Amino acid sequence: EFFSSTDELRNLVKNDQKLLSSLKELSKELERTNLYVKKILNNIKDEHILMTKDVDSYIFNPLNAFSLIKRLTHDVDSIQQSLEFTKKITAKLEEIKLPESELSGAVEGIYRLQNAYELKTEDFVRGIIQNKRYRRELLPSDLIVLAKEMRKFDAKYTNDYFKVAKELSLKYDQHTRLSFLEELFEIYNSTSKYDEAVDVLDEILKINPSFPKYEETRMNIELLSLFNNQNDQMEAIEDPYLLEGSHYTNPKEGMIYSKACRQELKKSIHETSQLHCRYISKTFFTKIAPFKFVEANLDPYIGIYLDVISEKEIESLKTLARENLHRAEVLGFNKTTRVSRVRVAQLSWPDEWKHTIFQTLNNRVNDMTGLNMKTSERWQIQNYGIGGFYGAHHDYADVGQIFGGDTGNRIATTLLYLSDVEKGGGTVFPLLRIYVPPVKGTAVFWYNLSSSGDRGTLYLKSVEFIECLICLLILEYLTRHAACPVLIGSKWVANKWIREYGQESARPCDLTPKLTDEKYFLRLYDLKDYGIDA
Ligand SMILES: O=C(O)CCC(=O)C(=O)O
Ligand SMILES: [Fe+2]
Repeated sequence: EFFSSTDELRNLVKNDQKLLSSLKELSKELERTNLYVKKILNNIKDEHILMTKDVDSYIFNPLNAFSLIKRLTHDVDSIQQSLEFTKKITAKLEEIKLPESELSGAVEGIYRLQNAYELKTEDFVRGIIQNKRYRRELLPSDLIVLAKEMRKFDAKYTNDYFKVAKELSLKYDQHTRLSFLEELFEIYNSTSKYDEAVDVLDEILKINPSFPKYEETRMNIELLSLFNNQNDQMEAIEDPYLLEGSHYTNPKEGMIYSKACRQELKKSIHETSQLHCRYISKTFFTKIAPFKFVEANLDPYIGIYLDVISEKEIESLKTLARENLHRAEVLGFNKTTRVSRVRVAQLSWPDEWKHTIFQTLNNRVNDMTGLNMKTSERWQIQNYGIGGFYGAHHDYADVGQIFGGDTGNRIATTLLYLSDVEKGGGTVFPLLRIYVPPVKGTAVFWYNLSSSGDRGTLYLKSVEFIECLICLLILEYLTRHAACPVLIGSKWVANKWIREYGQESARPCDLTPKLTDEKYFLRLYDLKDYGIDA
């Protein structure tokens, strides 16, 4: 799979090179074959006319009989053979051809980006992204493919793409424009968009007044459009992969998430005034070289460590990850995992004994947090794809979910950024109004479980709690977070999940129970509070 990792996409450059050279070869070969076929055709044509003038006297002459037989043996054979070459070239094309799901994945990525960052189609197709021009505009023929694929995801964008394609086609020569308009006409006609179809038909007529059955088609269409209301409904999605996952993030959360990704959700001055920057050292060694630390939230506790990993270490991690990048999955119930539309990335969990860097980084996280790394999970290294993202989720195992390892739930997360991202790709905690920019070398750290709890929190989804041996650690629902779609660039991150067991002295239980009530959770998704009119 390529669309789900920008790093994997780089491998397609050589396929594109192969496509180019195959096409050059094919075009030359077709010219040669064409000349050859024409030559044979002319010979055969002359002989054939001669033969049909008087069949008997032609056939009874042994030279003519020979010529007839030769045409139907040798000539047919050599035409077939000359086509064999072109077959060989087309077989090469088969090798580089990607499955349809790649196109679908790429277009869904574009859909996600337009949605999350409110990118206008007119600007986007002209290569303008957030006021900067990145490339020349797409060709109308590309736009048609994009628009057709977009029907799986969004009706409005689909219409936008067709409209823009029609505008842009004005700049092309008549022949190109005509074939484009004919295709557009077919699409509108077959999807019952009759008003649009008639408009296109009128344009076609301006270029080619003898467009077949114009008047008749037009009348039919006008009749049909009387009986059909224009519907902007999306094409029905049947692909189970596309259906699955849309409910992973609930729609309200999705709206808050997008707003957070656009950096439009800010904490109040009152809240930010409680947050501090400082030097931090949790182990003896780091007393002389403490970490720079920025608080992002007090309860649940979230903070950002600056400059925690070097360029060289980052390169080692990427190299190790590349050995086994594969599509990321999400956790289902009962230890099951599955590919999901809400997580478009590829990742790798290298064995930690394979390289000393992992122990070095484990020690570093221990220096940063004071937490015991013995029960932690392996480093997970991740690269995002086209519009790559990870929808709102929590890192802890929910009731009914289990992580392997028998070391308890994920008490904390350390998320390291291994790259800068030109646009997009931040990490957001929508309910806490936090946007963390992806800055190479920094790390976000947070506790997924609170240090004290009470069964009072059972209000949340009625059973969202887990018991641990020492105390009741409550799932911190507010740590729901998401990776925003990557707009421009390649985003690499590394996750270190720290488990509950072994942290008893590093993070003792708090004696004041943390209480929340039902109303509190209901209020979390009140869209008005986030400045969204429902
Ligand atoms: O990449 C990010 O910004 C967040 C990743 C994340 O939340 C995860 O992998 O669990
Ligand atoms: Fe996460």
